[in-house]
Amino acid sequence: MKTIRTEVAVIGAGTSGMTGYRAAKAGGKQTLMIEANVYGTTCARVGCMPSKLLISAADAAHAMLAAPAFGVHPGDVRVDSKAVMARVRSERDRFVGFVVAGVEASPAEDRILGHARFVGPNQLQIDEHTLIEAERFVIATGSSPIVPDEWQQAGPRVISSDHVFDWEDLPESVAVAGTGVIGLELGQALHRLGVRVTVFGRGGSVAQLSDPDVLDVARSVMLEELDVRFKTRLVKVEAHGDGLAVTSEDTNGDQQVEHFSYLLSAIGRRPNVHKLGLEHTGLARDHHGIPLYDKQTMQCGTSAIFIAGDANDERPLLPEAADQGRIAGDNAARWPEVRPGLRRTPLTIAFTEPQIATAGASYAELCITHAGRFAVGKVSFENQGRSRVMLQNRGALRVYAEFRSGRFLGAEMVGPRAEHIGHLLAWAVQARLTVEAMLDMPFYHPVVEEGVRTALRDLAHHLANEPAHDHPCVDCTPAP
Ligand SMILES: Cc1cc2nc3c(=O)[nH]c(=O)nc-3n(C[C@H](O)[C@H](O)[C@H](O)COP(=O)(O)OP(=O)(O)OC[C@H]3O[C@@H](n4cnc5c(N)ncnc54)[C@H](O)[C@@H]3O)c2cc1C
Ligand SMILES: NC(=O)c1ccc[n+]([C@@H]2O[C@H](COP(=O)([O-])OP(=O)(O)OC[C@H]3O[C@@H](n4cnc5c(N)ncnc54)[C@H](O)[C@@H]3O)[C@@H](O)[C@H]2O)c1
Repeated sequence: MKTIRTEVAVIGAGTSGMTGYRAAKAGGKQTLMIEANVYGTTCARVGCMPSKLLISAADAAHAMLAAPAFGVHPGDVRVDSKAVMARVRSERDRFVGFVVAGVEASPAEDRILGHARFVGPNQLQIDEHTLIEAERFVIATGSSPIVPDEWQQAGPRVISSDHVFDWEDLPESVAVAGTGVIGLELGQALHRLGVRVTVFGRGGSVAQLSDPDVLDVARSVMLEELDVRFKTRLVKVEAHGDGLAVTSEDTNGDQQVEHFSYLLSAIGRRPNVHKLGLEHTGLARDHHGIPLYDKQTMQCGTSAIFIAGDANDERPLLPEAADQGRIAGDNAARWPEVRPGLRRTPLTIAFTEPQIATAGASYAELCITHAGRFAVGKVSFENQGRSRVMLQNRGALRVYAEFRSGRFLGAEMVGPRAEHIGHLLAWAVQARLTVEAMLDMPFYHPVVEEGVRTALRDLAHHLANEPAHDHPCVDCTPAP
């Protein structure tokens, strides 16, 4: 076995690993990046980009179907599913190509292929071929989709999002397990492209929402279009002919057996920390096996090990992976003199239609940090002018601010243009604006943002009039 010595070893060449590698190099350290699989990142290969390509095709089909409501009749809509998947794959490959080119632009001697695991606090073994002795480490190993063993036993028709974007054609039907972001984004897109889709949610959750009022609206909006079975769990999945027999059970204990071409498991992703030999590092870990770390510096305890991106499961999103990787790599280079990096205001967007966004503190978080100390304003998009004009008048926005200071704290929304409104509101949180200052900002006409103004005016009214303990937060823990 070959032994290599380096100053910094970065485990994983995904988004967080690449930014970590670059930051450590920029800090003047000799740095190695180790990748177990292929270059190209989860985001470009099987995540953000191909999912949005599929969603864009679905939106095009949906726009045709929605056109007659405006008096526009496009004629028969035909989805050429092979052409849809060919575009998804070719554009995906183009994005992956750029990423791979970026990795390969780094010196070849800085890159090692193979699975890394700690065999000592300062030592990694790569497969069976190399030992790396390093002073500092960045764990940037990402996450993997969860597919329960009992489902997997039904064979290859049980899949995760990793498989969808390699399809050459669309299947007849798909059962989706999970009403999280992946389940709803992919479930809705496949449905709009003509696939028979049923989404099973064991509870009542919808994507990343925690506000009970917004959740209620989101559930009804999703149910208008999609076959979503909330509070229905899968009790049996068996191979059946070319597809699967899926048995589900609702809260009354009523069972139903249905047949689908595939079952897409979208019940969450697990950080890749289990085959890393972390027991040899001496790091304290939580009950999921993730090392305890500082959210400002990414440092694990006082060690020279840093953890970034999906691997720490804090905010498993692309912009976070990039930020955290940069902070981790920068501090690995500085160690032992680490310093806090830029952590931005939380922002999440689900690319469903209507879109779903959260900005700043979530309702559930405020129920803990600000119980009885925050006011809520709201707007429904049902009668919002521009939304009605576009026939996108579905959804609701709830906005939160602190009593006394009037500081804007966060928002949750399902509705039109949520990807843009989410940014606007996250920027307001990060700029520490008060609701009053936000209402002093320009609002054009007719725009969806006028709905935001309505919600902010409602919030200002509550801030001025609502007694401080009037918001009991009785329903802060929506069903999973
Ligand atoms: C379907 C889907 C859609 C998504 N859509 C969005 C979106 O629209 N917007 C958004 O912000 N986020 C989205 N995400 C999330 C986003 O893709 C991830 O948060 C992000 O890619 C995580 O980057 P990372 O660097 O932490 O992990 P990765 O990019 O997964 O990189 C980790 C790397 O580490 C390697 N590795 C693992 N273990 C080892 C080891 N022991 N040794 C060596 N190498 C190892 C892996 O092979 C991998 O290459 C989506 C995810 C999915 C699955
Ligand atoms: N637009 C985006 O930003 C985007 C898109 C896709 C994925 N992502 C990222 O990927 C992560 C993973 O997405 P996801 O949708 O897989 O996870 P998720 O955590 O968003 O949702 C998982 C869903 O599965 C349910 N669930 C959990 N265990 C279950 C079980 N045993 N049986 C049935 N249901 C179960 C949960 O209640 C939840 O509804 C997200 O948290 C997000 O960070 C982001």
